[in-house]
Amino acid sequence: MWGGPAVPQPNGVIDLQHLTKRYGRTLAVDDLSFTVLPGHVTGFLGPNGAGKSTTMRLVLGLDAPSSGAALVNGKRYASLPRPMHEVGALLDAGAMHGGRSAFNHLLCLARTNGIGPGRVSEMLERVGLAGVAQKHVGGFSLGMKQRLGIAAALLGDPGVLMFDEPVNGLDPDGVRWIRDLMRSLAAEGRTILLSSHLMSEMALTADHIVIVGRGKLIAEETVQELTTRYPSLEDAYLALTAGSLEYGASGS
Ligand SMILES: Nc1ncnc2c1ncn2[C@@H]1O[C@H](COP(=O)(O)OP(=O)(O)OP(=O)(O)O)[C@@H](O)[C@H]1O
Repeated sequence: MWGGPAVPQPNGVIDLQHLTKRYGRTLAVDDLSFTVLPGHVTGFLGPNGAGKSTTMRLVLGLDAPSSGAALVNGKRYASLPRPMHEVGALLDAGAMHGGRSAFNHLLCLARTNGIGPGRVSEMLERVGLAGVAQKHVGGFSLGMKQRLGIAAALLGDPGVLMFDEPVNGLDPDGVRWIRDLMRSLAAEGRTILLSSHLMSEMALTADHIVIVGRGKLIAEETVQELTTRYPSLEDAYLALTAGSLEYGASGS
C-alpha cells in the first residue's frame, strides 16, 4: 500500500460483519451483519436475551467475537488510535464507583484520555448535573446515574454513541430529556445506536430500526417503512419477533 492513495476511512459508522459470539452452548450473536450510519437515531430492538448488549460489548472491545468483526470507523475497537474520541457508550449506569463525586468520576476518565477539566464541567452542564457536581455518586438516583453515564460517553466528543436501555427506570421528565438528547446528538451528525424495550418511546425517538432475535438479524428498516406496513412500531415489533421469543408466558 506504500505510495498509493490514502484509503478514506468511513467516519461515524458502526459496521458489523458476520459477527458471532458464543458463550459455551449459547449462541448470543449469530452471524449478525448490519451498518449504523451517522445523522440518525437507530433503534436496536429485540426480546430479552436477543443479543443486543452482547453486540454493544463486542463493538466496544469489552468482549471478543467468536468470529466475524465489529468495526467502528472501519477499525476494531482495539485498533482505534483515540477510542474515547471515536466511540462513547452507556451500558450499565449502575456500575459506577460510588465513593467519588460526579466531577471526580468524570475527571478520572478525562485525565486518562488527555481531556481537560473544562470539558468535564461542560458535560456536567449538558446533562443537567452541574448543581450536584461535588456530590458523591453513591447517593445518586438511577436517573442521575444515567445522566452521569451519558456525560462520560460524551466526554471525548465521539462521533459514534451507543446507549443500552438509557430510559429504564426514568421518570417522564427523564424520558423526554433522553429523547431530545438522542435526537439532538443525531442532528449534530453523530451515529446513535439506542436499545430499548419501550416501543412507543422508540417510535418517537428513532428513525431507523434494527430488530434482532436469538442473535440473528430480523429486520433493518426505517420507522416509516415499518409503520406503513403495520399499524404501529409495537405491532411491527411483535409480529416480526413472534418466532424469536426465548422467554414468555405460555397460553392466554
Ligand atoms: N457473559 C456471558 N456469559 C454467558 N452467557 C451470556 C453472557 N452474556 C450474555 N450471555 C447470554 O447471551 C444471550 C444474549 O444476552 P444479551 O444480554 O446480549 O441480550 P439482550 O438482547 O441485551 O437482552 P435484554 O433485552 O434482556 O437486556 C443471553 O442468552 C445471555 O444469557
